[in-house]
Amino acid sequence: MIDIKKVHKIFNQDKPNQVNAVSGIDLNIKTEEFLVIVGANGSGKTTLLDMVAGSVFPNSGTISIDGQDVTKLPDYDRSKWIARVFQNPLSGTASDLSILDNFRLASIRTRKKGLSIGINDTFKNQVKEKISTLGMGLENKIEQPMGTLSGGQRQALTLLMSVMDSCKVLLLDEPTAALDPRSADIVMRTAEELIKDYRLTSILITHNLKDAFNYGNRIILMGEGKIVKDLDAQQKSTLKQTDLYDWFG
Ligand SMILES: Nc1ncnc2c1ncn2[C@@H]1O[C@H](COP(=O)(O)OP(=O)(O)OP(=O)(O)O)[C@@H](O)[C@H]1O
Repeated sequence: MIDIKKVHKIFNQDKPNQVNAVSGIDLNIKTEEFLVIVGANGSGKTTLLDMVAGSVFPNSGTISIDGQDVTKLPDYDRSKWIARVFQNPLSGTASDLSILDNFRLASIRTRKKGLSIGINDTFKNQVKEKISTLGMGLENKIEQPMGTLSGGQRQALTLLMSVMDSCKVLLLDEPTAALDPRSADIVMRTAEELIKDYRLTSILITHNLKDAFNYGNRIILMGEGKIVKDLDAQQKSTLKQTDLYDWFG
C-alpha cells in the first residue's frame, strides 16, 4: 500500500548545520496495517511521516501509494488518499466556523471545485449521528463554533472529519500529546474504531509507550534516521510493555 524505498532526507545539505534526518529507509506498509513509530526526539519520525504526506520531499529514494509513484507529488495532490491529524488540536479545524460547517468543509476536501454541497437535513443528521458515536454529547452542539470546544473534543472531531471522504491512509502525528489522559484515551479509542470501520492503513507516531503497546499491529523503533527495530503483528503480540521501555534504555 505504502512503499518507501531507499529514502534519504538531508536538511541544510552542505552547510555547517546539515542534518541527516532520514538515512536510507526501506519500509513497506501493507493495506490495513496500523503501524506505530516510536523513537527518541530527533530520530526522524516526523520527517518520515512528512515525506509520506508530501509536505517534505526526499533528497533521494521513492515513495509510492497504492502502486502510484508519489515521490514528487505535493501534499494537496495526495489528499485523496491521505488524512492527517497533528499534535495541535487547533490545526485540524477552523475555530470560527461551527462544528457543522467544519464537517461540511471536510466532506468537500477532495471533491472538485465548483461542486457545492449544501447543509441539508440529511447531511446534518449524518453528522449528528457520527458525532454521537463519540459519546461526548457534541451532537447537540453542532451549531457551536469549534473554538469553544476543548482540545480533546476538537481532536476527536478532527479524526471523524478526516474519514468523511474516501481517504485510505490515516497519519497520526502524536495526536494525544497535548491532551489530558481521559481525552487522550477517548481520541485513541476513536482512532482505533475508525481505522477498523473504514479499513484504513495507518501510521501513528507516539512518545506514549502505553499507546504504542496497546494500539497497532506493527511497531518500528527509529534511531538516527534509521529503522532500528521492526516487529510485525505476531511479534508485537508477544511483546511485553516493559520490553518497550527497555528499547529506550
Ligand atoms: N525543516 C527542518 N530544517 C532543518 N532540520 C530539520 C527540519 N525538520 C527536522 N529537522 C531535523 O531533523 C531531525 C529529525 O527531526 P524529526 O522532527 O523528524 O524527529 P522526530 O523523531 O519526529 O522528533 P520528535 O520526537 O522530537 O518530534 C532533527 O535533528 C531535526 O532537528
